[in-house]
Amino acid sequence: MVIKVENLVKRYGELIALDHFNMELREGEILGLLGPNGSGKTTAINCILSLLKYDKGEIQVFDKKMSPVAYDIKQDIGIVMQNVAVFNELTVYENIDYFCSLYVPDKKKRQEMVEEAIAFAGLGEFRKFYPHKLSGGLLRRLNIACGIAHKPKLVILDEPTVAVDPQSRNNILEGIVKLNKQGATILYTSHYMEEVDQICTRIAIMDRGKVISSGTNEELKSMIGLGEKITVDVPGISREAVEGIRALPNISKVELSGNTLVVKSKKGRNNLGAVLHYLEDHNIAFGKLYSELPTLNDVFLEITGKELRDNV
Ligand SMILES: Nc1ncnc2c1ncn2[C@@H]1O[C@H](COP(=O)(O)OP(=O)(O)OP(=O)(O)O)[C@@H](O)[C@H]1O
Repeated sequence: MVIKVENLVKRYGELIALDHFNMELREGEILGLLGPNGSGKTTAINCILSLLKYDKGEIQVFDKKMSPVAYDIKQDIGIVMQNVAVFNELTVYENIDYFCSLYVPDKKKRQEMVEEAIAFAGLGEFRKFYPHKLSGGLLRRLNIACGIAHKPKLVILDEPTVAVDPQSRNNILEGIVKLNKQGATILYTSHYMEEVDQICTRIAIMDRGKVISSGTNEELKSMIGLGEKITVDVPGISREAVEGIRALPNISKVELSGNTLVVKSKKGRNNLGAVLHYLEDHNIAFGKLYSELPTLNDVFLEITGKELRDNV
């Protein structure tokens, strides 16, 4: 076990930011902590790192009790916080070298590590740039390079892709997977379900200060009853026809909004075929028709009754 958190409670005055938060991160995983803004992700990370005092709970990292002075544990952790924290007076190379020097005193060894981090973050052509000359996405990449240059066993990234351009976002996501393949265990927080879906080996969904469900992508999606969501453009469809589709076997919900009909089906085969046949058999003209499998948003919606997207 790399991180084990049990019954963590953190209050800010009257506000309960973490309400018996439990989490386990196993060696070799990329664990995605997915939750809307304000659900407590950053607070959880700050508590895990002993940067924040908490009211109750147990936190172990690498099977040892975490504390503000547990430098042996901290040595093996790389942190990439939400806010970019680099020195404006230092170049890209100097910044990475500085952060790496906190862990690796040997200059020659460090030189290699800094070069690797620069290559990893795709910052080669910017090595002599000062931070204020970098775009937002490149700054984030520098922030990550500073956090991982010393090759920590555990890398914690708090929403590293917020407000970055698509190219940097891809670079960051691919980089995280690469780090993991090289042996690092990753804790990754995000409110972007697509990212978590894409890169995480396991996902813990958070809401209001606690983990409400966790598992692999497939486990979470198979926990809910939704089989697929079929969307079809049906200009001028009659009320009878909508009712007819609603009465088809295996259909759980039908909603007509303007010309668009959304049909939610339970798990089962050929739901799309059944809807299609109904439209054809009843001579109902239709346009675009497509089917989607459940997303993590559907999981969140089923458990909490609200959209993950609404909170973003
Ligand atoms: N220093 C603080 N003082 C008072 N309340 C705080 C403080 N920091 C966070 N909070 C509150 O605690 C709750 C959890 O915040 P936190 O930042 O941990 O959530 P989050 O999931 O990381 O969201 P975000 O992605 O917006 O940072 C929120 O309601 C937030 O307003």
